Amino acid sequence: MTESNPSQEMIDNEERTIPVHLLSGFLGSGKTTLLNHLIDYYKALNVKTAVVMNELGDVNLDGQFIDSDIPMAEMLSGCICCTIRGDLSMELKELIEEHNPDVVLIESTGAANPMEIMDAITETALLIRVDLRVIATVVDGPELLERSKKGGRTFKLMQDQIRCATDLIVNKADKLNPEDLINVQQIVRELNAFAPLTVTVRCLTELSVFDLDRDAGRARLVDNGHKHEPEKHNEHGNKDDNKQYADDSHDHAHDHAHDHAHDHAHDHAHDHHICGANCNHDHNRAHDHDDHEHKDGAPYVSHEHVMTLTHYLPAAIDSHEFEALIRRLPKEVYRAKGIVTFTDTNSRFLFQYAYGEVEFIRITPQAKVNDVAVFIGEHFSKEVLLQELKQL
Ligand SMILES: Nc1nc2c(ncn2[C@@H]2O[C@H](COP(=O)(O)OP(=O)(O)OP(=O)(O)O)[C@@H](O)[C@H]2O)c(=O)[nH]1
Repeated sequence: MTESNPSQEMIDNEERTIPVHLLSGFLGSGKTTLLNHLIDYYKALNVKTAVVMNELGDVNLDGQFIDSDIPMAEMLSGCICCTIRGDLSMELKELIEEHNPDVVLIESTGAANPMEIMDAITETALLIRVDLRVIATVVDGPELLERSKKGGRTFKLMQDQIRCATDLIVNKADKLNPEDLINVQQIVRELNAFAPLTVTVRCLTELSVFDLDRDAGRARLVDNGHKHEPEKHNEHGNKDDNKQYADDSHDHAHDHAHDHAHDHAHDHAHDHHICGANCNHDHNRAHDHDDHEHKDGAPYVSHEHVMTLTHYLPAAIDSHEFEALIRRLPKEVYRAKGIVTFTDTNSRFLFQYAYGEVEFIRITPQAKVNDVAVFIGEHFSKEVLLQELKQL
């Protein structure tokens, strides 16, 4: 980041602790959009950034559009909060040792329970000096509102993600009328009264909360025991909010760490545990075995109901037929993305689908990329969808 003589740099590298920021939020909420803003932000500040991207599917489409200068670890075909959680520590360690970044950004899958990832990052701290700083949860405003009316497991997961945040971004404000926007903020505030909250369109916001010279261990310092009155908070998250955190957390951090160690079902490195706002209560619930299942040997899995279909398209397809297929996707498919080549145009397209809205972006890949479509949802028929895709 700053110029120094080589021997000083060696000492610094040996001793320094690498800040890690976790980007959480439900499928399609805008995590990659935020990640891209952050990469640009750090680039402008001359901060060397490394990225860990996690996808449930077999391909990392979002990663293909990240500057090739950015060191990146891709963790595919599973979720770092459960099935491939054990790999996160090693991936992080290798990434840091190989590239010596100033900061690491982890984008989790939208189905991930951030508390489990926090534990995994904490385990990494046993291997290498990392410090979880910001847990930014991107909230899909319209989707949260919809899910809050229905309840269910997906809503519970969204609640977990909001509760654990040190910073909240209520995104897709362009799709909410003023009344609904207030309702969404109320839901979020009831779940997490602590974290600074910013309302955004395409995650465009001031990013100083991610500055590296801010207080270390911020995520750890957030108090969980007391709720502040929502009206005391600036909805746009200014520095006063952050000061409030540090002051409050000081009094209660110990209590929380103690409670947590007792409540947690797994035997992780609790001395190092890092938690965000309100995690204390939620941990008890999150580990409630009546609600959730454990896989053999794997830690708690909060999203077994989430399923993916990855289909490589063998040839170019008709754009109208494809768009029609996307538009009639069952509501159980809430996220789809991929790269397609159309017979009726000369270009390739990245497509993004989230909750009924589809977007096509013309692309010119620099490297060889396959035509592929990934679908994520709950209990949809993979066979039916596959059949439709093959008929294109
Ligand atoms: N209308 C609208 N669309 C948005 C906004 N932010 C992001 N999107 C779109 O929503 C889709 C998903 O955005 P991503 O940033 O890829 O979301 P994500 O959370 O990384 O998605 P996953 O990796 O699948 O979990 C894309 O088509 C974005 O262009 C917003 O504020 N408003």
